[in-house]
Amino acid sequence: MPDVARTLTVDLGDRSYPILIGQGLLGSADLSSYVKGDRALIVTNETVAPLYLERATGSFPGKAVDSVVLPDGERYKNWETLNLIFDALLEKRHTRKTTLVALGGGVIGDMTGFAAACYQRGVQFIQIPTTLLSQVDSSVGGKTGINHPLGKNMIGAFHQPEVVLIDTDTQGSLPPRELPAGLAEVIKYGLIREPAFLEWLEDNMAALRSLDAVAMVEAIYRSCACKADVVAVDEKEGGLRAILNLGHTFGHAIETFTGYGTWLHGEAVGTGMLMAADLSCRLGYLSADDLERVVRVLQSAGLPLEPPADMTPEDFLRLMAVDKKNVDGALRLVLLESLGKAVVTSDFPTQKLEETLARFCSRVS
Ligand SMILES: NC(=O)c1ccc[n+]([C@@H]2O[C@H](COP(=O)([O-])OP(=O)(O)OC[C@H]3O[C@@H](n4cnc5c(N)ncnc54)[C@H](O)[C@@H]3O)[C@@H](O)[C@H]2O)c1
Ligand SMILES: O=C(O)C(=O)C[C@@H](O)[C@H](O)[C@H](O)COP(=O)(O)O
Ligand SMILES: [Zn+2]
Repeated sequence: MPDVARTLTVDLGDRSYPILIGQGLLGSADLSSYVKGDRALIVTNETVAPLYLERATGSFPGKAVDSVVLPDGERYKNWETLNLIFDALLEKRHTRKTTLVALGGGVIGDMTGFAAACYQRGVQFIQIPTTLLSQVDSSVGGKTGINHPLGKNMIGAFHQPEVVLIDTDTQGSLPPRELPAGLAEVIKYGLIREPAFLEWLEDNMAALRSLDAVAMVEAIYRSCACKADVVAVDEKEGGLRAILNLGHTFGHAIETFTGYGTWLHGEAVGTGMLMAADLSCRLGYLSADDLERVVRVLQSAGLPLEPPADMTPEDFLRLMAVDKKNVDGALRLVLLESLGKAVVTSDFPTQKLEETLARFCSRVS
């Protein structure tokens, strides 16, 4: 097994935390020093529990570890499921010294983090992400929350974890669509801020899709480093952090339209990034060649390039109107000034957005 372990820090002063990345870390890495009290509650779901719960418990020697197993799926990222975490904490008499441990993908991470932010007005939590998407994005940066039928991630809190443990071996059991979905958020970093990483991804996509260990740790490290840099500058999205939302205004509209069921978050973000790139091209920021590069890299990752066939421009506009980035009723989008440079702006003619929506909703070029 190649020794490809890497560590980096999310620099937030006295709330800084490490991200530990490598193969075979689950169960072998000792995380007990990150549990300040003597108890922890692992929050996971019915898919991940049989695969990794026992091993994860082994990462907390000397601690009393309980667990709660939630139903699996984005459609369960809601109040009812969140309450199951509070039920478990109260039934098992966990105090404010407890530590929650998120073991699973982004849905588990977002809900566990939000439960930790709320329980007894705030307890500690640890992220053990087990999907590529959660390893490169959702486990880092402290955005936590749940969905509302009228909008994605509409209820939540900023709450940072104590440590993030990424064991790349967990990717071996992922269903086929989950890897491309995670790659969408990886590609996002290249597009918004890291042109050299975008080139690296163009050269290494095949290695990533075959789960090559060295390439995978490099991609996760560079993704987490990019996100950590942005979060260190702007933890609560006062400005810069909004660039991490490239493709999400379109993507969240797709997820809400489809009822948080059929489209994966990463798939919706992939299509959303292409729509944002198309608009950037119509506004004269990106060249036709740049846009073609975006198409090719998303295609090479195995991502869908078109929104749901029954989604209309009006559906997009209605759902995008509730985006959290909007100010005074004006739609704010993350666009690409060039490949590797994002801009957050309301300053675009509505007609250009309508052209992009018409192109993607009518399936003509
Ligand atoms: N907080 C943030 O900054 C942030 C960033 C990006 C995405 N998100 C959120 O993350 C969620 C998407 O996360 P996701 O893509 O991880 O989806 P997910 O959590 O639904 O996980 C995908 C599927 O894979 C299963 N799974 C997880 N690990 C597995 C493993 N190792 N082997 C087999 N199956 C496994 C899950 O049970 C689930 O069925 C969305 O709700 C999105 O809004 C949050
Ligand atoms: O961390 C961030 O900031 C992001 O925007 C990362 C996104 O990939 C992620 O999907 C996030 O949950 C979206 O946040 P939201 O504020 O648009 O709900
Ligand atoms: Zn996302």
